[in-house]
Amino acid sequence: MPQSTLDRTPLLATPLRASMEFLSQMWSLLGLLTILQNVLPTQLLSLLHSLWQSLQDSLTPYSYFDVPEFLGSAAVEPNALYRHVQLYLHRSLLLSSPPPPRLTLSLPRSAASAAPAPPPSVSLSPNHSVADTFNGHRAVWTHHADTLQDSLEERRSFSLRLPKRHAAAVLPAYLAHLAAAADHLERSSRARRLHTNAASPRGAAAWASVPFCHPATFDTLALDPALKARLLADLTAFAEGRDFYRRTGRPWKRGYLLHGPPGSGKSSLIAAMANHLRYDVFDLELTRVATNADLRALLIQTTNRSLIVIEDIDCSLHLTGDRGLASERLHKRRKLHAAAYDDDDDSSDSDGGGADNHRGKVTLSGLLNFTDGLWSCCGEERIIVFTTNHVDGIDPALLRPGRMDVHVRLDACGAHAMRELVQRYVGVGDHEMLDAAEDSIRDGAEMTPAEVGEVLLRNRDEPETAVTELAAELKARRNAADDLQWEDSAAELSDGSPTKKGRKGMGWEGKVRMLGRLRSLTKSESGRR
Ligand SMILES: Nc1ncnc2c1ncn2[C@@H]1O[C@H](COP(=O)(O)OP(=O)(O)OP(=O)(O)O)[C@@H](O)[C@H]1O
Repeated sequence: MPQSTLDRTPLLATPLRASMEFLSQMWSLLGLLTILQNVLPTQLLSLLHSLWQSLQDSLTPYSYFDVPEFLGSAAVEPNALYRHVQLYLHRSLLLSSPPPPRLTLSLPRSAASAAPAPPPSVSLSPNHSVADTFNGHRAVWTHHADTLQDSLEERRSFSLRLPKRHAAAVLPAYLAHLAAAADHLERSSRARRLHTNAASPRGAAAWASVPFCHPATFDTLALDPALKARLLADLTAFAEGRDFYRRTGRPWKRGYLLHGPPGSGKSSLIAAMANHLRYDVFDLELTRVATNADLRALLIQTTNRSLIVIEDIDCSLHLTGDRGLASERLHKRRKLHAAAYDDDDDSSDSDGGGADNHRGKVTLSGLLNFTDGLWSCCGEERIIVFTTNHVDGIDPALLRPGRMDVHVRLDACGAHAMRELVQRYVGVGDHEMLDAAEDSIRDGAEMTPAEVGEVLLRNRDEPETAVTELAAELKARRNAADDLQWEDSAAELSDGSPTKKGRKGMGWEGKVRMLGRLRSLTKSESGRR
């Protein structure tokens, strides 16, 4: 037993003694450094420091890249790359398993009060590192936070460590990969807003906004599958088209014209487009904009990645059009409704007459200047959407090729869209009444998606009734359409005037009925002669 005691003493004493010796040597070195610091001139010290740094740099097998949060000597300009790294690390930190030992979780108060509150964001804690692998190379990110001397201010930065031998080859591709991932994350996580121009004719033109949370998506939208696929492909190509637009020297924007009867889904499609692209929506009420200057002020306040929507473009009263048909139309309308225009009304004063008198009002050229003139290049990634119920009422200047890139006609519900709505609203996929409803649509019955939705909504607890009622309504409309066509055809036959509607779309039952009625009409005509 004593042997073991004796044996144990040197075992314990040796490392202790070694540590003590090491500490005392370090202490002496520190003392020497302090003395040198006081004795040596500052210039010599900084020279020694940089020599030491260079020696370290030449010996280390790594290259280091600093990414400060702010740029410039005053450090006031935000560094976009810092934001990219933050977002990129956020994503990779969430995916990494096991996660780094220390992370910072945060949820701003404004976000916490939203319903539902978003999940807290995760970031790398200051002075901690996380490793990433790219194309087989190991990259290590460290988050630095240094408090400035004599100040509470904190300077934050990331540093990236890459193997020195591969750094030059890896860095550009790695930064591009990082920017793309950050961009994707930003798109999918950012809270979006719906803006509208405030009604202040005399005040400065400004937008007011609320959170945008419209539930319509391309999944909930009942559309012809070919149209849906075309729209999705076009929107995706647009959103991913930064390089294309740069290469071709075109402003990164696109114009959509949506036209169709009320309830055909124009507003729903706009919401679905905004949700698909994760864009903000700027709903521009033109009748509230006093002048072209105000219009320009509003439009330059719109942000990138946004949909700028002007609904019912044909009804925007002051969009008087200083070219083409629009001014003519307004002039005619004014003549027709002369009594309705008060002479003292300043809209009447400044608009009446012709192109030169539109100064001080919003004109078509004022709008076009932003959609495809010089101002079109301010900002990036914007889609301008015009809607109308009457495409014929739109100034041809707006329809010229290259102006509105995509024209979308939304119409009465097709058979496919009707079935989709029925499935979604009442969960019925197969039913003889649905076949009958489909026949009626093929034979010319017209109901907008809003009308179909209305029938289904009021019977949503009774699917059988919903489908029967829908089929009956469509049949009634088909018969009404047949009657209308019969009247047209009869009129054509009796006075020879061509009718608007042809026989296209008339059901076989209708055709039989119409033939019978035409025969009796011809008989009575010949009897009279
Ligand atoms: N394609 C569709 N798929 C699903 N629901 C639709 C569709 N189109 C319209 N709806 C429904 O009809 C309602 C009205 O449609 P929406 O407001 O989009 O029509 P609109 O063409 O913009 O009408 P308006 O010209 O009167 O503004 C929507 O709330 C939506 O529920």
